[in-house]
Amino acid sequence: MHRKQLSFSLYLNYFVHGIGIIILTQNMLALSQHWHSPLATVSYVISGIGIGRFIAYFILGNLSDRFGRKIFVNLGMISYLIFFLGMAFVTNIKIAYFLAILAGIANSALDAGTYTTFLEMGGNQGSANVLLKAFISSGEFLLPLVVAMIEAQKMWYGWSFILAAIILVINLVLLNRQKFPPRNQASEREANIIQQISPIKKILASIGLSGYGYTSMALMILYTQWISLFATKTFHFNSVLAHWLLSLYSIGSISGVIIIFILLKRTVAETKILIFMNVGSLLALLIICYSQLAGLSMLAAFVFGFTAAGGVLQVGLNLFVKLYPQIKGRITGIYFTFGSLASFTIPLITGWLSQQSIAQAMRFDLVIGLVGLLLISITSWAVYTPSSLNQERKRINQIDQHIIHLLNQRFDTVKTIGNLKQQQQLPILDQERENDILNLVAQKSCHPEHTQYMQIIYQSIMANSRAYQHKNHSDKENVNND
Ligand SMILES: O=C(O)C(=O)C[C@]1(C(=O)O)C=C[C@@H](O)C=C1
Repeated sequence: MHRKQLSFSLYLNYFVHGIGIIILTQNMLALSQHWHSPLATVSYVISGIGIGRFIAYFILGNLSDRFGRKIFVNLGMISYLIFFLGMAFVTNIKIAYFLAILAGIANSALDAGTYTTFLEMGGNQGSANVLLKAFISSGEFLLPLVVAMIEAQKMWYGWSFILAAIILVINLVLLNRQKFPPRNQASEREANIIQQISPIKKILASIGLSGYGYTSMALMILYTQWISLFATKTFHFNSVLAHWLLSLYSIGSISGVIIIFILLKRTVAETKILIFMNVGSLLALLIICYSQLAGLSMLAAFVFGFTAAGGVLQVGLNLFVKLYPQIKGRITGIYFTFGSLASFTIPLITGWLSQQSIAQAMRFDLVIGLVGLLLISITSWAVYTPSSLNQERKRINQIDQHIIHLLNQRFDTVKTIGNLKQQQQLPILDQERENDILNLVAQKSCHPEHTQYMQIIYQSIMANSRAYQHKNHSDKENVNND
């Protein structure tokens, strides 16, 4: 298995998925003309995507546990391919609706095959799942530009669909050259940690996380749907500012993904990230809902994107799957079923609330945020296990992976320096440089009590660098003598 190549193909699919999410809304006018139907009909067709996702998640998640992930990633790609090609040409509304349902199924199949694969790749791949969100966002970001360009050139609207299809065909070839990791294996260490959680607490955490599948999705959908109207109608902000409240949310979202990715790589606990982010999003939302100061609202929009749309949904899923490592597909299916439930209930609930006032619809997001925080707090309490030997050793293993990787890079560099020194006829030992490095260690060390031990480690590293350089020199001389 080539991890990097497989990861690349899996990520690329989510770039296309990002396009898939908004391609119908972006082409609503062109489609309504092409279909000789009102916009409402196009909107009705779009709702098919939600139906497809809702029906398929649970079934496909379960099946991917049985039949392996690769089939479902392929199923997702091929379904999306049919959707893109079909939608570019279709004129019949019924077929269009069927294609939209197929897009929903494609989404579910991709999720069932991909999130699970990343968790099965070994290492700390939960962070990779968060990065998927960045690829979705980049697809969503790029497509409107492509559509605008196509419109400006007065070209056929279908080209944006064809473009997505071409990427998929290329990626189908690339992906099928890769082997997938074995599925549903749980390391002994992980299994030990899960065993420490009592059955009742496990059930509580499962309820909490299923609910969080709903609230984390609902929080984002409601904001993106209502923010612009709310800003203009309730606070009489101008339309440019209202537009900025959405753009800053997207920029915040991408920044959040990067930070959460780094935090997970550094093995910060999922529960800590979730609590912190949920408190942050609730505070930001409070400001957005009640402050009329434009600058403050803009800052809050960024913070809200960062904390609510920076990949917390994926972090919640990672935590859920950790509780049930033997049925990763089923858990992914359950979690996203709740998410898809949010995507068609929130427009209904807020539509109804907006009859009273748009402010009411927007402020309902505060209720969702509060419930989400409550669910995550209960979950964190339920899955909390006091630190144990096993757990701490797992952490050391992860830290060591980084150190080993960095030491490999350091020794490679030491070799290059050794060669340069030989060419320039310089001695291997450079005491001044070594003293500088030891001073740097003292300067950078965050805990003074660690410093003396770290300096001893560095003395040993540099002694071994010299030994390595000596060996390389004598190897070269031997080759020359032969
Ligand atoms: O910087 C150099 O000159 C090196 O060869 C590298 C290095 C090191 O490991 O950092 C190794 C030996 C020298 O005495 C000083 C430093």
